[in-house]
Amino acid sequence: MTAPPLLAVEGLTKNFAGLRAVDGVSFAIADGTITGIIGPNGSGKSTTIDCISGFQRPDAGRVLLDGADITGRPADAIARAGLIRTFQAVRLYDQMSVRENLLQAARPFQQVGWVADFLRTAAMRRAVDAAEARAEELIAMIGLERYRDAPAVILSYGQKKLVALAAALMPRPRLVVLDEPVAGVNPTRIREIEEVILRLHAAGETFVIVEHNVEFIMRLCSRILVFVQGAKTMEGDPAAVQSDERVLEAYLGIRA
Ligand SMILES: Nc1ncnc2c1ncn2[C@@H]1O[C@H](COP(=O)(O)OP(=O)(O)OP(=O)(O)O)[C@@H](O)[C@H]1O
Repeated sequence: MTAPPLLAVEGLTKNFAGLRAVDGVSFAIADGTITGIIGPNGSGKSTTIDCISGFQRPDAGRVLLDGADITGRPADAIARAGLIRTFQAVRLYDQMSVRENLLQAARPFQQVGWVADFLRTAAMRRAVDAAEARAEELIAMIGLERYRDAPAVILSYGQKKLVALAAALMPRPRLVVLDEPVAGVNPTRIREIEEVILRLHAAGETFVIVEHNVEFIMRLCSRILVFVQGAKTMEGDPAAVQSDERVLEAYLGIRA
């Protein structure tokens, strides 16, 4: 028997007051891959990842994580099941240090309960020690050792994006969904974010990346899904996507 894909999306559909934002979208994500989702504004990319990560309830279709049905479950339950997503707008605590932001991100996943927390039991200390070690490891991976104890407010936008990425990885998720990780980031920093994602990928992480920066997606992803008007118009490797007439016409507005 072959193992199920890490993520399977089947016939996902979402309507908003008569508008079909996502129209029967299906795809599978294999463990250890980096998959890109591109498409013009309003093509349903965000709504799709909202439905997958529990921030919207789909009207139809199924989402399976490692074979388990997570369709319509709340976002925190899906995160605990191993699927974590980041947001276009960076969500950090400005006055907390980089390290504290990472530790804060791990807290909802430290399943030792409030009694253990209150009594400072051995289980709690182990969970805290593990989070501290993970935070140090991730700070090194994103190359922000110098800013470890600096408040997040002083970081550049690109550095904040890196911290948000590290925060998503604190609980060691099975799958990380990145929503526009390089939007508004300067080109040098884009390369840095790219290298960090590749480093994390080499360490075994699986990524789905929604992004308007097509070059970034082409460089990073082995597989790309192209959305047009709520539907997945095509799926393929970067070479296939780049040369597909439908993509050039519908997405880039170019007639081949
Ligand atoms: N909460 C909502 N209420 C009503 N309509 C919505 C809502 N969210 C999204 N839509 C509509 O659903 C469609 C798909 O939007 P979505 O944000 O998923 O597209 P997108 O591909 O992520 O776009 P962008 O690249 O601009 O972020 C759009 O027509 C949008 O206006």
